[in-house]
Amino acid sequence: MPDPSLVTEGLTIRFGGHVAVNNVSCAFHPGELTVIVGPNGAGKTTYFNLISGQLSPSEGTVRKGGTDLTRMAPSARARHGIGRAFQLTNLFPNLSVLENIRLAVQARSGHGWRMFSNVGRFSTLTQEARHYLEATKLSEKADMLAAELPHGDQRKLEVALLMAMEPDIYMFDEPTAGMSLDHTPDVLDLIAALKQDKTKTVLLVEHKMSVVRALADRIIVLHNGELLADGPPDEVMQSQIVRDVYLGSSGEDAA
Ligand SMILES: Nc1ncnc2c1ncn2[C@@H]1O[C@H](COP(=O)(O)OP(=O)(O)OP(=O)(O)O)[C@@H](O)[C@H]1O
Repeated sequence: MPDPSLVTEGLTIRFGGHVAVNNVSCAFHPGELTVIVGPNGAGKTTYFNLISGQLSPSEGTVRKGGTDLTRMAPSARARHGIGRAFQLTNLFPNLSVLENIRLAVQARSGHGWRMFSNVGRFSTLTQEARHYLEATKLSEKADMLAAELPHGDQRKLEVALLMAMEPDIYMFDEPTAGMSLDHTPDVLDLIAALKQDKTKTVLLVEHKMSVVRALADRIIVLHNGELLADGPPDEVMQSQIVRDVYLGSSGEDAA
Protein backbone atom coordinates (compact mmCIF):
# COMPACT_ATOMS: atom_id res chain seq x y z
CA MET A 1 0.00 0.00 0.00
CA PRO A 2 1.46 3.39 -0.95
CA ASP A 3 1.80 6.15 1.66
CA PRO A 4 -1.48 7.92 2.34
CA SER A 5 -2.17 10.95 0.19
CA LEU A 6 -4.65 12.45 2.61
CA VAL A 7 -5.03 11.98 6.34
CA THR A 8 -7.63 13.31 8.74
CA GLU A 9 -6.74 12.95 12.37
CA GLY A 10 -9.18 13.45 15.23
CA LEU A 11 -11.28 15.65 12.97
CA THR A 12 -14.10 17.20 14.97
CA ILE A 13 -16.52 20.06 14.45
CA ARG A 14 -19.18 21.34 16.81
CA PHE A 15 -22.07 23.58 15.91
CA GLY A 16 -23.16 24.91 19.28
CA GLY A 17 -23.64 21.79 21.37
CA HIS A 18 -24.01 19.51 18.33
CA VAL A 19 -20.98 17.46 17.27
CA ALA A 20 -21.47 17.02 13.51
CA VAL A 21 -18.13 15.26 12.91
CA ASN A 22 -16.66 13.54 15.91
CA ASN A 23 -13.00 12.53 16.13
CA VAL A 24 -12.73 11.06 12.62
CA SER A 25 -9.29 9.66 11.86
CA CYS A 26 -8.85 8.21 8.41
CA ALA A 27 -6.08 7.79 5.84
CA PHE A 28 -6.77 7.73 2.09
CA HIS A 29 -4.42 6.29 -0.51
CA PRO A 30 -3.56 6.92 -4.16
CA GLY A 31 -5.29 4.53 -6.56
CA GLU A 32 -8.11 3.96 -4.07
CA LEU A 33 -11.74 5.00 -4.38
CA THR A 34 -13.43 5.41 -1.02
CA VAL A 35 -17.16 5.88 -0.73
CA ILE A 36 -18.48 7.64 2.36
CA VAL A 37 -21.95 6.51 3.33
CA GLY A 38 -24.27 7.05 6.25
CA PRO A 39 -27.82 8.06 7.09
CA ASN A 40 -29.10 11.59 6.56
CA GLY A 41 -27.38 13.98 8.95
CA ALA A 42 -24.52 11.54 9.64
CA GLY A 43 -21.89 14.20 8.89
CA LYS A 44 -20.78 13.17 5.38
CA THR A 45 -21.02 16.60 3.75
CA THR A 46 -19.58 18.26 6.84
CA TYR A 47 -16.60 15.87 6.71
CA PHE A 48 -16.14 16.78 3.03
CA ASN A 49 -16.35 20.48 3.92
CA LEU A 50 -13.64 20.00 6.53
CA ILE A 51 -11.38 18.34 3.95
CA SER A 52 -11.93 20.85 1.16
CA GLY A 53 -11.81 23.83 3.53
CA GLN A 54 -15.35 25.20 3.49
CA LEU A 55 -15.28 24.56 7.25
CA SER A 56 -12.50 24.68 9.83
CA PRO A 57 -12.50 22.01 12.51
CA SER A 58 -12.97 22.60 16.22
CA GLU A 59 -10.23 19.99 16.70
CA GLY A 60 -8.05 17.74 14.62
CA THR A 61 -6.05 18.05 11.42
CA VAL A 62 -6.22 17.51 7.67
CA ARG A 63 -2.88 16.69 6.06
CA LYS A 64 -1.90 15.98 2.49
CA GLY A 65 1.49 14.36 2.27
CA GLY A 66 3.68 16.42 4.57
CA THR A 67 1.50 19.53 4.33
CA ASP A 68 -0.92 20.58 7.05
CA LEU A 69 -4.00 21.96 5.29
CA THR A 70 -6.11 22.40 8.42
CA ARG A 71 -6.17 26.20 8.50
CA MET A 72 -5.93 26.80 4.76
CA ALA A 73 -8.73 28.40 2.73
CA PRO A 74 -10.43 26.27 0.04
CA SER A 75 -8.51 28.04 -2.75
CA ALA A 76 -5.17 27.26 -1.10
CA ARG A 77 -6.20 23.64 -0.64
CA ALA A 78 -7.14 23.51 -4.32
CA ARG A 79 -3.63 24.69 -5.17
CA HIS A 80 -2.36 21.80 -3.04
CA GLY A 81 -4.30 19.35 -5.18
CA ILE A 82 -7.64 19.02 -3.41
CA GLY A 83 -10.27 18.99 -6.18
CA ARG A 84 -13.93 19.04 -5.27
CA ALA A 85 -16.76 18.95 -7.77
CA PHE A 86 -19.49 21.43 -6.98
CA GLN A 87 -22.71 21.13 -8.85
CA LEU A 88 -22.92 23.91 -11.42
CA THR A 89 -21.20 26.52 -9.30
CA ASN A 90 -17.94 26.22 -11.23
CA LEU A 91 -19.56 26.60 -14.64
CA PHE A 92 -19.71 29.81 -16.65
CA PRO A 93 -23.19 29.39 -18.12
CA ASN A 94 -22.73 31.85 -20.98
CA LEU A 95 -19.46 30.42 -22.22
CA SER A 96 -19.20 27.39 -24.45
CA VAL A 97 -18.25 24.00 -23.13
CA LEU A 98 -14.80 24.31 -24.70
CA GLU A 99 -14.28 27.80 -23.28
CA ASN A 100 -15.23 26.62 -19.81
CA ILE A 101 -12.63 23.86 -19.92
CA ARG A 102 -10.00 26.11 -21.46
CA LEU A 103 -10.41 28.53 -18.56
CA ALA A 104 -9.93 25.69 -16.09
CA VAL A 105 -6.77 24.59 -17.92
CA GLN A 106 -5.56 28.17 -17.92
CA ALA A 107 -6.29 28.65 -14.22
CA ARG A 108 -4.36 25.51 -13.39
CA SER A 109 -1.40 26.49 -15.52
CA GLY A 110 -1.22 29.66 -13.43
CA HIS A 111 -1.37 32.16 -16.27
CA GLY A 112 -3.61 35.21 -16.36
CA TRP A 113 -5.87 36.50 -19.10
CA ARG A 114 -2.94 38.13 -20.90
CA MET A 115 -1.94 34.68 -22.13
CA PHE A 116 -4.81 34.90 -24.61
CA SER A 117 -2.69 37.44 -26.47
CA ASN A 118 -0.18 34.72 -27.22
CA VAL A 119 -1.52 32.73 -30.17
CA GLY A 120 0.76 29.73 -29.64
CA ARG A 121 -0.11 29.47 -25.98
CA PHE A 122 -3.81 29.87 -26.76
CA SER A 123 -3.74 26.96 -29.15
CA THR A 124 -1.89 24.77 -26.63
CA LEU A 125 -4.57 25.55 -24.04
CA THR A 126 -7.27 24.71 -26.57
CA GLN A 127 -5.61 21.42 -27.44
CA GLU A 128 -5.41 20.51 -23.79
CA ALA A 129 -9.03 21.49 -23.28
CA ARG A 130 -10.02 19.24 -26.20
CA HIS A 131 -8.28 16.35 -24.50
CA TYR A 132 -10.62 16.71 -21.50
CA LEU A 133 -13.59 17.14 -23.84
CA GLU A 134 -12.76 13.80 -25.42
CA ALA A 135 -12.12 12.12 -22.08
CA THR A 136 -15.57 13.14 -20.91
CA LYS A 137 -17.28 12.40 -24.26
CA LEU A 138 -18.33 16.01 -24.73
CA SER A 139 -16.48 16.73 -27.99
CA GLU A 140 -19.67 16.98 -30.02
CA LYS A 141 -20.98 19.61 -27.62
CA ALA A 142 -17.81 21.74 -27.58
CA ASP A 143 -19.54 24.82 -28.98
CA MET A 144 -22.75 24.65 -26.99
CA LEU A 145 -23.23 27.12 -24.16
CA ALA A 146 -22.80 25.44 -20.79
CA ALA A 147 -26.25 26.74 -19.80
CA GLU A 148 -27.83 24.89 -22.73
CA LEU A 149 -26.39 21.50 -21.91
CA PRO A 150 -28.74 18.84 -20.63
CA HIS A 151 -28.31 18.21 -16.91
CA GLY A 152 -26.35 14.98 -17.40
CA ASP A 153 -23.86 16.69 -19.71
CA GLN A 154 -23.45 19.54 -17.24
CA ARG A 155 -22.40 16.98 -14.65
CA LYS A 156 -19.91 15.58 -17.16
CA LEU A 157 -18.62 19.09 -17.76
CA GLU A 158 -18.08 19.48 -14.02
CA VAL A 159 -15.96 16.34 -14.09
CA ALA A 160 -14.06 17.71 -17.11
CA LEU A 161 -13.38 20.98 -15.26
CA LEU A 162 -12.15 19.08 -12.27
CA MET A 163 -9.89 16.88 -14.42
CA ALA A 164 -8.51 19.99 -16.11
CA MET A 165 -7.39 21.22 -12.70
CA GLU A 166 -5.37 18.00 -12.33
CA PRO A 167 -5.95 17.49 -8.62
CA ASP A 168 -4.42 14.58 -6.70
CA ILE A 169 -7.54 14.18 -4.59
CA TYR A 170 -10.92 14.07 -6.33
CA MET A 171 -14.01 14.66 -4.20
CA PHE A 172 -17.52 14.02 -5.50
CA ASP A 173 -20.74 14.59 -3.55
CA GLU A 174 -23.51 12.42 -5.04
CA PRO A 175 -22.21 12.80 -8.61
CA THR A 176 -25.23 11.20 -10.25
CA ALA A 177 -27.89 13.00 -8.20
CA GLY A 178 -30.76 14.16 -10.38
CA MET A 179 -29.28 12.50 -13.43
CA SER A 180 -31.29 10.39 -15.86
CA LEU A 181 -30.43 6.71 -16.04
CA ASP A 182 -28.98 6.98 -19.55
CA HIS A 183 -26.33 9.49 -18.43
CA THR A 184 -25.43 7.75 -15.19
CA PRO A 185 -23.11 5.06 -16.64
CA ASP A 186 -21.01 7.69 -18.44
CA VAL A 187 -20.34 9.61 -15.23
CA LEU A 188 -19.65 6.43 -13.27
CA ASP A 189 -17.22 5.29 -15.98
CA LEU A 190 -15.43 8.64 -15.80
CA ILE A 191 -15.02 8.38 -12.05
CA ALA A 192 -13.96 4.73 -12.24
CA ALA A 193 -11.33 5.69 -14.85
CA LEU A 194 -9.78 8.28 -12.52
CA LYS A 195 -8.45 5.65 -10.18
CA GLN A 196 -6.72 3.84 -13.03
CA ASP A 197 -4.23 6.64 -12.65
CA LYS A 198 -2.60 5.23 -9.55
CA THR A 199 -1.51 8.67 -8.39
CA LYS A 200 -5.10 9.83 -7.83
CA THR A 201 -7.21 9.40 -4.72
CA VAL A 202 -10.98 9.50 -5.11
CA LEU A 203 -13.52 10.24 -2.38
CA LEU A 204 -17.22 9.99 -2.97
CA VAL A 205 -20.23 10.74 -0.81
CA GLU A 206 -23.09 8.59 -2.01
CA HIS A 207 -26.53 7.39 -0.98
CA LYS A 208 -27.31 5.13 -3.94
CA MET A 209 -26.21 1.61 -3.17
CA SER A 210 -25.99 0.80 -6.90
CA VAL A 211 -23.32 3.50 -7.26
CA VAL A 212 -21.53 2.37 -4.11
CA ARG A 213 -21.39 -1.20 -5.41
CA ALA A 214 -20.21 -0.10 -8.85
CA LEU A 215 -17.34 2.06 -7.64
CA ALA A 216 -16.16 1.43 -4.10
CA ASP A 217 -12.78 -0.11 -3.28
CA ARG A 218 -13.46 0.81 0.30
CA ILE A 219 -16.41 2.08 2.26
CA ILE A 220 -16.41 4.23 5.33
CA VAL A 221 -19.61 4.65 7.28
CA LEU A 222 -20.37 7.74 9.32
CA HIS A 223 -23.10 7.73 11.93
CA ASN A 224 -23.86 10.63 14.28
CA GLY A 225 -20.58 12.17 13.11
CA GLU A 226 -18.51 9.15 14.14
CA LEU A 227 -16.63 6.67 12.01
CA LEU A 228 -18.72 3.55 12.43
CA ALA A 229 -17.02 1.22 9.96
CA ASP A 230 -14.17 1.26 7.47
CA GLY A 231 -13.13 -1.51 5.14
CA PRO A 232 -13.66 -3.42 1.88
CA PRO A 233 -17.24 -3.13 0.54
CA ASP A 234 -18.32 -6.73 1.23
CA GLU A 235 -17.03 -6.65 4.77
CA VAL A 236 -18.64 -3.33 5.58
CA MET A 237 -21.98 -4.09 3.92
CA GLN A 238 -22.23 -7.37 5.78
CA SER A 239 -21.23 -6.13 9.20
CA GLN A 240 -24.16 -6.34 11.59
CA ILE A 241 -23.61 -2.92 13.10
CA VAL A 242 -23.82 -1.27 9.67
CA ARG A 243 -26.89 -3.26 8.71
CA ASP A 244 -28.58 -2.28 11.97
CA VAL A 245 -27.68 1.37 11.87
CA TYR A 246 -27.60 2.26 8.23
CA LEU A 247 -29.13 -0.31 5.98
CA GLY A 248 -31.76 -1.62 8.36
CA SER A 249 -31.79 -5.27 9.29
CA SER A 250 -33.02 -6.27 5.84
CA GLY A 251 -29.91 -4.82 4.20
CA GLU A 252 -32.07 -2.89 1.75
CA ASP A 253 -30.98 0.34 0.09
CA ALA A 254 -31.69 3.21 2.46
CA ALA A 255 -31.75 5.76 -0.35
N1 LIG B 1 -23.44 25.02 9.40
C1 LIG B 1 -24.11 24.23 10.23
N2 LIG B 1 -24.67 24.70 11.37
C2 LIG B 1 -25.32 23.91 12.22
N3 LIG B 1 -25.50 22.57 12.04
C3 LIG B 1 -24.97 22.04 10.93
C4 LIG B 1 -24.25 22.82 9.96
N4 LIG B 1 -23.84 22.00 8.95
C5 LIG B 1 -24.27 20.77 9.27
N5 LIG B 1 -24.95 20.79 10.44
C6 LIG B 1 -25.55 19.63 11.11
O1 LIG B 1 -24.56 18.62 11.17
C7 LIG B 1 -25.14 17.35 10.96
C8 LIG B 1 -24.46 16.66 9.80
O2 LIG B 1 -24.90 17.26 8.58
P1 LIG B 1 -24.35 16.81 7.16
O3 LIG B 1 -25.00 17.71 6.15
O4 LIG B 1 -22.88 16.74 7.19
O5 LIG B 1 -24.94 15.34 7.06
P2 LIG B 1 -24.94 14.37 5.79
O6 LIG B 1 -24.47 13.06 6.29
O7 LIG B 1 -24.20 14.98 4.66
O8 LIG B 1 -26.50 14.31 5.49
P3 LIG B 1 -27.28 14.14 4.08
O9 LIG B 1 -27.04 12.73 3.65
O10 LIG B 1 -28.70 14.37 4.48
O11 LIG B 1 -26.75 15.16 3.14
C9 LIG B 1 -26.62 17.57 10.76
O12 LIG B 1 -27.28 17.38 12.00
C10 LIG B 1 -26.69 19.02 10.34
O13 LIG B 1 -27.92 19.59 10.68
